[in-house]
Amino acid sequence: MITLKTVIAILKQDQNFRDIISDGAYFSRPQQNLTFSQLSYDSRNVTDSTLFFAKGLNFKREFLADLAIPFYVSETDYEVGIPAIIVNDVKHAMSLIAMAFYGQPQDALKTLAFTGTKGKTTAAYFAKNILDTHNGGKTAIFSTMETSLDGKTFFKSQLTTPESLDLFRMMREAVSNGMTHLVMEVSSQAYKTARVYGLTFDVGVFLNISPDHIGPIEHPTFEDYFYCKRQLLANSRYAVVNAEMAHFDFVKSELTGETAFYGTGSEHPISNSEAFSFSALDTKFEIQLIGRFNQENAVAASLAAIRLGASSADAQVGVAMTTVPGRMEVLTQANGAKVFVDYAHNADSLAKLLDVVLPHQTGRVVLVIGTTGNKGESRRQGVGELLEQLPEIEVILTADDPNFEDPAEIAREIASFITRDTQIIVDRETAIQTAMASTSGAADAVIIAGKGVDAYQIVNGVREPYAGDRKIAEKYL
Ligand SMILES: CC(=O)N[C@H]1[C@@H](OP(=O)(O)OP(=O)(O)OC[C@H]2O[C@@H](n3ccc(=O)[nH]c3=O)[C@H](O)[C@@H]2O)O[C@H](CO)[C@@H](O)[C@@H]1O[C@H](C)C(=O)N[C@@H](C)C(=O)N[C@H](CCC(=O)O)C(=O)O
Ligand SMILES: Nc1ncnc2c1ncn2[C@@H]1O[C@H](COP(=O)(O)OP(=O)(O)OP(=O)(O)O)[C@@H](O)[C@H]1O
Repeated sequence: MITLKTVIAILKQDQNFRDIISDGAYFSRPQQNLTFSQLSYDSRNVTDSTLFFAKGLNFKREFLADLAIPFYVSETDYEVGIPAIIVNDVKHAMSLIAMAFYGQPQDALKTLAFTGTKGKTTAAYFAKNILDTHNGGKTAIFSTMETSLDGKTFFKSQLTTPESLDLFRMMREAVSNGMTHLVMEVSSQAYKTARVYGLTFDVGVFLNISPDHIGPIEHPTFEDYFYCKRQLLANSRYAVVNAEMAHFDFVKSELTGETAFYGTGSEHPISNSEAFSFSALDTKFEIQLIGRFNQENAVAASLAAIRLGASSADAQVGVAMTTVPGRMEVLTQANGAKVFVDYAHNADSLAKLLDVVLPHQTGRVVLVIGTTGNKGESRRQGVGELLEQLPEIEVILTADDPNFEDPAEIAREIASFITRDTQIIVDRETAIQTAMASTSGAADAVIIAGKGVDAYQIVNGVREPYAGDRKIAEKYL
């Protein structure tokens, strides 16, 4: 519940309020006493006591017409006969009003947020397991892959970082379920679209940065992407930062609060790095996820969780137990060849994945990969240029969420950066089957990069069912 009076007070305090318009008349303060019992940004989900937010690129006036709602908040006066609260920034309004409506749920949780181009989901899973070890399973998680509000049952997420109304509603539900900690991923897009506006995290972790998510619906430039990501550090009480990341000196120069650094050259380096173990934080860790970058993710998660009350021993247990569906999973074919299923879908993560696989697999190595349509367009060049430098890899280009674009055209664009022959097999299952049929022994490998266990392909704006790379690989072992 929230009253109209409180809504207006919140907006005024944030210098976001412009005016109230009712029946063509302008007001600077509420004319009646009204209580809202629901907040919504979707006209298909309203009641007669909903405070509605008209927002978004695809919002249309017709969504409002004929709605039986008492008020809407908007940057535009749609002149539909419904009283309007006009603001300068509707997403700022949404976030602060949601926070108040749900009773500031963040104050009842220890909050930990990860950002970075790569590793957010993996680090979030490490952190959840460490914190669960510490608090007996009372850690909620909001990740790209799945969400849990009770620490043990999971449902698929729609976005990496939920829209603010959903975020604070889910936080409240997590608190009601007895959760004491929340681990979440915060995307650059979340800052760009003010999904976490006004929220201060107890710990914010910056894992790494490389060019990605640049395109018409994401960020216009790398500068914008990088700036949005850095907002997490500006909005956290305690920061954890990778000293090995690109632009580290600059990121460091901006920090004003308490910070822990990790990685080479910092107070928390990683040493004795082996495939399944490493040392850091005066602790010897066992780890199931191979690749040094996963050891970085584990150290970042440990430092953050320790700040929130966990012990080094909790970190040791949590790291050792962590696997992440679709990330660095290794299967073995009947002929002994290895099949690596990983979520790498840009040049940086693909380079890291190949760095881990190539030294061990000295035979035929076949890579199945595609890049997304209408999103992250720069990945095509990045992936193509990387593969041009690795002539020992056979490349099969396939579909990966082509959306409204033609997947064969995307594949041809990637191939245009590679001078040797590549195969294009648009149907992802056929591509995987073909790659797996071409191996003959234990030195060979198939690397399936991009979708992990995602059980959909985005085609023409719709999530079409897809079994997931791991399930398909299991079928052809
Ligand atoms: C650019 C962007 O962030 N867009 C997101 C944003 O869209 P939007 O606010 O512009 O809203 P919209 O989808 O255009 O629709 C307009 C509004 O009309 C409303 N509506 C619609 C129909 C109707 O009948 N009545 C009605 O009221 C909708 O509820 C909506 O509020 O808010 C929507 C939810 O309210 C999101 O679904 C949408 O994500 C799009 C689909 C998306 O792909 N986002 C990506 C880029 C994204 O955010 N990714 C990051 C992860 C990046 C990473 O991997 O690091 C993320 O955090 O997930
Ligand atoms: N620290 C890291 N540095 C570089 N690459 C990484 C790192 N951690 C994971 N990766 C690679 O990136 C892939 C995606 O990892 P993960 O899902 O944890 O990242 P994410 O930041 O959540 O990704 P996305 O934004 O694409 O959802 C992994 O499968 C792996 O190949």
